[in-house]
Amino acid sequence: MSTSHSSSSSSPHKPNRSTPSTPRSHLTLLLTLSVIVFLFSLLLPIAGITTASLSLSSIPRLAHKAGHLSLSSILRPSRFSFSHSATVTMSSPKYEKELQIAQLAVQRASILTKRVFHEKAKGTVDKNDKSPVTIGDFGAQALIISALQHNFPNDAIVAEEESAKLKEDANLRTTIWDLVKDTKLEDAAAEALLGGPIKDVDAMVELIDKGNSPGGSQGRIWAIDPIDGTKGFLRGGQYAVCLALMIDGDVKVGALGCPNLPIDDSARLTTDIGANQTDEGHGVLFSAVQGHGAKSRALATVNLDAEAGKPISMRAIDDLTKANFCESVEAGHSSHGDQAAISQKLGITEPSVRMDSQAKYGSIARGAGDIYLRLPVSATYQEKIWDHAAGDLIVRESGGQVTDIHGKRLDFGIGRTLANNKGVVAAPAAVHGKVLEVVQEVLSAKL
Ligand SMILES: Nc1ncnc2c1ncn2[C@@H]1O[C@H](COP(=O)(O)OS(=O)(=O)O)[C@@H](OP(=O)(O)O)[C@H]1O
Ligand SMILES: [Mg+2]
Repeated sequence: MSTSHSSSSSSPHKPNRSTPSTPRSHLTLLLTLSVIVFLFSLLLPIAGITTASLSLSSIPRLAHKAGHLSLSSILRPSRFSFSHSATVTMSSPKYEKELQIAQLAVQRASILTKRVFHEKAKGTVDKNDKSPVTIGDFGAQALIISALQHNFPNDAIVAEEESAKLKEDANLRTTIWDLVKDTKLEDAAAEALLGGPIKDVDAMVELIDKGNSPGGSQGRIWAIDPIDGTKGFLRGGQYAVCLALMIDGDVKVGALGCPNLPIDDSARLTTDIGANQTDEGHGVLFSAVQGHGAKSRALATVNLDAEAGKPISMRAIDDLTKANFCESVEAGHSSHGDQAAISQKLGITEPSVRMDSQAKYGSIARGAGDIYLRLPVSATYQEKIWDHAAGDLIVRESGGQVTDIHGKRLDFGIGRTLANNKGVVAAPAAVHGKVLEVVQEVLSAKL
């Protein structure tokens, strides 16, 4: 567990000045991989895979299936460490339509969640009343699935909610329908792109159940978390509307709506970010396409201005003691104790920033924070793909690396959960190896 990890990753969007020139052993590995790529390109037509869908991230899966390479050895960043986006060919598809629809769908669903907060959650007398979350979850999921079904009717969908509860509760159904039926983007053309309003309440319930795909490693699958960070949502803190497209188990497009994050990319995270942040100047939409970088823009209620997205990148850190790290608010979701021990061993002096949801991924991707640690508290809990897919791509496309505590890339191709992974370690590629080394030291000392 205590292997030393030197990292040499870089992003095409932001040259990594803090990393020394690539060691010879890495060059040898890269050459070996080029040969593997070539060999696979010969096999692809046989396997029915198009060249456009080939990326380095698919190599481990293909190689694993072919039984030629050990998945863990090829994924271990200590030996094979580079940014995902840096390795994707220039011709990797841009998924323009998918990106546009994903962003508009997330924007529309975010409008609904904000309405729910202001109309149903704010000032809730009983803090244990979870009904605003339920209303927002179902409503946002229905709106996103409606947009996906209109544009990509053959795609599968993995979404967090299923409609059983709605079917037996007429009042809840009506409350949600009242919100859903008149939540629209203000721009008629954008609204038309999403297919306009849902026909009626029955169609809404039916749409919610379209998110029941078992997931897997084949074909086009969208992952939706309509409100990630439910506790953050209720307190007016951080939550995210999350959508990602996976093709053959590999995340290609990600969009994250974070209604309560500051719009300003240069604002460093502060420890009050998890508390009420619902005032003006908040609301960000992060997006990424594999091989084409990550962007942020203000979360709007209209259409997308093609030029408006600003490329984002992680902060270059040459001194880990000056880094800051973020973690879940909920101690039940990640081990605050282990994370504090790791932070201390790394010499980090700033206090941890606690915030809910995938807003953590977005925040480190744009350099507002640096490191996201999610160390397991339970031996049996399996992370859900919708809690990580969009954020994983956005961080990797910003010059970061995302692995589990064993140094394995998150595997989105085995179903609705990340059953092959434990925990999350996300950091700028240049320091990820060092962070992982300390994570493993701290965890192995507990055994
Ligand atoms: N035991 C356990 N371990 C790890 N993760 C868990 C666990 N239980 C739940 N969850 C999932 O955590 C999602 C929220 O993510 P965060 O922890 O980042 O935010 S939060 O601070 O808890 O709000 C949360 O997503 P939402 O339910 O959408 O809020 C859950 O899917
Ligand atoms: Mg979630």
